[in-house]
Amino acid sequence: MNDAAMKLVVVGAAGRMGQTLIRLIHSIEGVRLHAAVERVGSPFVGKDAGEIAGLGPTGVIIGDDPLNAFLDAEGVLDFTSPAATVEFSGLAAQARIVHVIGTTGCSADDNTRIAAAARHARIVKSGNMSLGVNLLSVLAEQAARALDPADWDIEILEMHHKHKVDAPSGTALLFGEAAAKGRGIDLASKSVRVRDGHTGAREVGTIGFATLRGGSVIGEHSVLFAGEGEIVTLSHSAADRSIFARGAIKAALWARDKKPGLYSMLDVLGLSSS
Ligand SMILES: NC(=O)C1=CN([C@@H]2O[C@H](COP(=O)(O)OP(=O)(O)OC[C@H]3O[C@@H](n4cnc5c(N)ncnc54)[C@H](OP(=O)(O)O)[C@@H]3O)[C@@H](O)[C@H]2O)C=CC1
Ligand SMILES: O=C(O)C1=N[C@H](C(=O)O)C[C@H](O)C1
Repeated sequence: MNDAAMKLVVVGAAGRMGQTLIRLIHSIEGVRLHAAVERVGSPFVGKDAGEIAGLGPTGVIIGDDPLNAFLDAEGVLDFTSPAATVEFSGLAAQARIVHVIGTTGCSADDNTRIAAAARHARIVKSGNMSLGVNLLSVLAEQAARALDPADWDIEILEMHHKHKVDAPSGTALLFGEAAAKGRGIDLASKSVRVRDGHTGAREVGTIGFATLRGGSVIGEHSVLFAGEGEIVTLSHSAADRSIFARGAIKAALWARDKKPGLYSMLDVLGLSSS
């Protein structure tokens, strides 16, 4: 065993992302699975995390006490739910460790509480941990800056599996924020998240969102710049959840020697412009 390897806790260990993370941690140098956590009362508590992830026994038994799991760890990988993530950020602050947050659907109040925890924890939070999406967000920002809002309408389309509980996706919102930044506008006041019935004509300068759900789709996103007689489309397809897990592990290793604070994947990937 490599003693210098970063000791990571996977919360939501039996979930779709939790299992993917456990398999990837097993195959990547420089990290090791320190503990695995599920909610109190989960049928997975007491089971071997490796068995649940399809690796065979690893000796790491899924527990339901996050603070105990965090105390001797160096980082937490968290793809759970907003309420759980807010709680974990407070515990990561107490333990003074790295908290990588992939959970989407957080409210403004959740984000305020996560930012407060980042006074003591090193938090990396992103609606999408993949290199491809983060690179594409930089391109979306550039395109939005270059294309006159009077002539080009921005629409963001996403499709995910039928189990997804939040909409628009974290990635769609990330693209929306990038496009809004490119245009120098505030996304919240310019976004159109629902259309139904007699909506009237499209308002100039707005950014529209459309959400599709079905089947087992891992994540499909398009940012459309619709002009008179032409459409420019930036798109990303996720074929495997390991792209998110690889990004999350990269983020944990990157944050290991950073000061407490709230960081994004653009910081991790060196793509941040401000
Ligand atoms: N940023 C990114 O790159 C990505 C983000 N995501 C996001 O990650 C989140 C999870 O996605 P996914 O893995 O598909 O969802 P799943 O529902 O498959 O997994 C979530 C897991 O977290 C567990 N959980 C919930 N609350 C707690 C708690 N308090 N303590 C411990 N465990 C808890 C759930 O248990 P139970 O079932 O008992 O509730 C479940 O096992 C979503 O918000 C999703 O949008 C997903 C992929 C990539
Ligand atoms: O819930 C998912 O599955 C995913 N969630 C993230 C999002 O909301 O964008 C990232 C990815 O698209 C998969």
